[in-house]
Amino acid sequence: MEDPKKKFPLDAKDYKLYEEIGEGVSASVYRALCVPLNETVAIKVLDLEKCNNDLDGIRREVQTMSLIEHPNLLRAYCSFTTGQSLWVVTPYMAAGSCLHIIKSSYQEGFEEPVIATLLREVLKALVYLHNQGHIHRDVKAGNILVDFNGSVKLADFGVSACMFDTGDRQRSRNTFVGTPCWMAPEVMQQLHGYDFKADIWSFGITALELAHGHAPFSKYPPMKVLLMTLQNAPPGLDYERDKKFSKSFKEMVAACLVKDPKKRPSSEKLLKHPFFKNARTIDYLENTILNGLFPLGDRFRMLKAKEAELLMQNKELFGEREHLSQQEYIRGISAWNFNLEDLKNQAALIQDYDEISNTEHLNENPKQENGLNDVGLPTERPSPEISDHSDTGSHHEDAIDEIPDLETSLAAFPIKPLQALKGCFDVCEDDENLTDNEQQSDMKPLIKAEEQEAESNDTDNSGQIKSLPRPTDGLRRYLSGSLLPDNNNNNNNNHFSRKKLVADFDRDHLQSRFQVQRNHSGPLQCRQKPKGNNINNSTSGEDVSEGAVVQRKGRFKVLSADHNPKNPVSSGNSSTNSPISITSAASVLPYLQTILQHNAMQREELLKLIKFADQFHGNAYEGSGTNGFSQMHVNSPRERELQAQVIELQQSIGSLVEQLRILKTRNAKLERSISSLTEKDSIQE
Ligand SMILES: Nc1ncnc2c1ncn2[C@@H]1O[C@H](COP(=O)(O)OP(=O)(O)OP(=O)(O)O)[C@@H](O)[C@H]1O
Repeated sequence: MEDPKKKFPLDAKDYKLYEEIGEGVSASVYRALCVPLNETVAIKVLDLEKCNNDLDGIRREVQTMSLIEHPNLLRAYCSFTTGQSLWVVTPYMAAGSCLHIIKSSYQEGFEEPVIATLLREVLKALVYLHNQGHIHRDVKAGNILVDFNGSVKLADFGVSACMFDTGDRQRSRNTFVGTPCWMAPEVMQQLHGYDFKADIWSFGITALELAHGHAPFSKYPPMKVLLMTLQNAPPGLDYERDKKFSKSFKEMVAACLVKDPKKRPSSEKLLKHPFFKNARTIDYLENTILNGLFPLGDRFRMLKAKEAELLMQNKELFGEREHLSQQEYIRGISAWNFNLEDLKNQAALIQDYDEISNTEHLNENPKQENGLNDVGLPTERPSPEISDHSDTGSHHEDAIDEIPDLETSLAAFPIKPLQALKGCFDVCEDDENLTDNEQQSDMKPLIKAEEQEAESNDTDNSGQIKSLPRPTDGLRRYLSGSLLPDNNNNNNNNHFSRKKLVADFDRDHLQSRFQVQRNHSGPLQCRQKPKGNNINNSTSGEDVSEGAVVQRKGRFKVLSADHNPKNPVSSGNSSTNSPISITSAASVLPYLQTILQHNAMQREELLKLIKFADQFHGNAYEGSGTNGFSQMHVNSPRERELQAQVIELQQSIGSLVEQLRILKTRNAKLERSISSLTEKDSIQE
């Protein structure tokens, strides 16, 4: 039992640092000895240089950590600065995080009683946090720490938020934080903000992570994770694949993973779920999963070495470019640091437009035609019922055919998350002389590489790529999560980050003026000052996209959704607001343009077809007289068939033209607001 009266010294000299035991996005963690107290502790060392502008966020994390008093929450004994680092002294949790335990010894996941025991402890922490008005916002196996005696603590308050905060802090609840695989749909959507229930979703995902050894969608790149979370049925335990798990476990997971947050239970209610009756005392953990584990430092070193080795192999085998793409997978998505190369890989994994136009759309259910369900969330396929898990949920959670197509996604996807991601796209103007073709050709080999990879991973072809050692399945999952130092500072990535992204050229053009330096900070809310920026207001430099950037989580910028794009002068300094709206509107344009172009092309194709059909029948076809088709005299069944087809085509032209009209109107509106905002902006300048 920790003694709260114990005074931990505030001088680095009083601590002896031993081996590194963990690495997060923003910090390295070491085992250490507090010499005067002769107590082993863990010290999280944050480089303040890297987080130079987010002392607030750091202060908040440390404050939260020192104020909490619960056996299942990792508290901070003390914190102090030394040199350019901040040291946060916490209890040493000898077994490390559940993620580390999984990676080193339980790649296929834990047994149910272990999961129940771990989750019950985490849930007790959540009940406490929620009662105190906090949302944790980053519940995942990597943040569940276990001690040698089996005691469990939830860690990492870097992105926690307080429900009772006001002003800026309160606004941050309408932001985009967390780690995408574990992130609740309402957090991704940023439509109506979110509350404690976001933690319940992450808790459900964590349950799956503990059960399978990896979180659902963990092998996909960020953009795809977002699309899949929003569009697919919620993941769950599968009737077939997860036979070994009890009905109550499946029900508990299903209760957490409901897209409508209102329908999720509170943490208090969830704790009463029959599943937790399977939980044992913490000694059980000691006697099962902790038995025979290597010391934490050794495990950490081994995993790091393994990851480095795998990266080296891939570098040799696939060359630098492919290596970077592999690295994205290996690094997993818990340590995202955005660079353009990653983005290209993500883009390559999303079906291209032509493919999409040829595919059947997902919305077969007429009630879901608009892609939104009754709570404004994108439609989901039938939720995995416990009795019928065979064809939904986790069984297909990783299947490539579950990937929603971009067109449907864009229709169903509120634009904000896309913009939030787009807001992170670190593209500068240095290479603006590159032609579109050059840029596209730059992207193609990557698309190819990814296609090959997808093939090799998802089929049984025994081609060359398949036979090479790759971080597929178990290995890839096994290695998800960052154990390696981030590579974003290397020249190679900087080179890539200077290239413009083809699809974003419009937005980039407008955004470039407000471009900020890339920030590698993570959950500790590191912000950076805009350098060489035209904007005088020190906080406005970050406000380059949909909302004010209030935080960066790895590769994500956190954007305040309270910023109303429809009302660019709604609050505060208007010089802050206008650039946001300009960029936000501009970021929609490329999509609209693509859709418009596509519609125009389709229309042309259809007209050609009609003409062809008409000539085939020897009928004179006069431009506007397409209706004549339905009145034509029809002789043979073949003619009737053709006529039916033509009528169908006419109807689709009609609806395409209508869509085109709507899009044009929207486009015109957007253009108007852009130009008025541009004017406003230039007046202000
Ligand atoms: N007190 C501790 N005892 C043992 N291991 C720890 C402790 N604190 C952290 N670790 C290890 O260090 C890793 C990184 O720590 P932490 O999550 O606090 O850093 P972070 O930068 O906030 O990471 P992220 O944002 O990726 O979760 C943890 O996943 C865990 O494995």
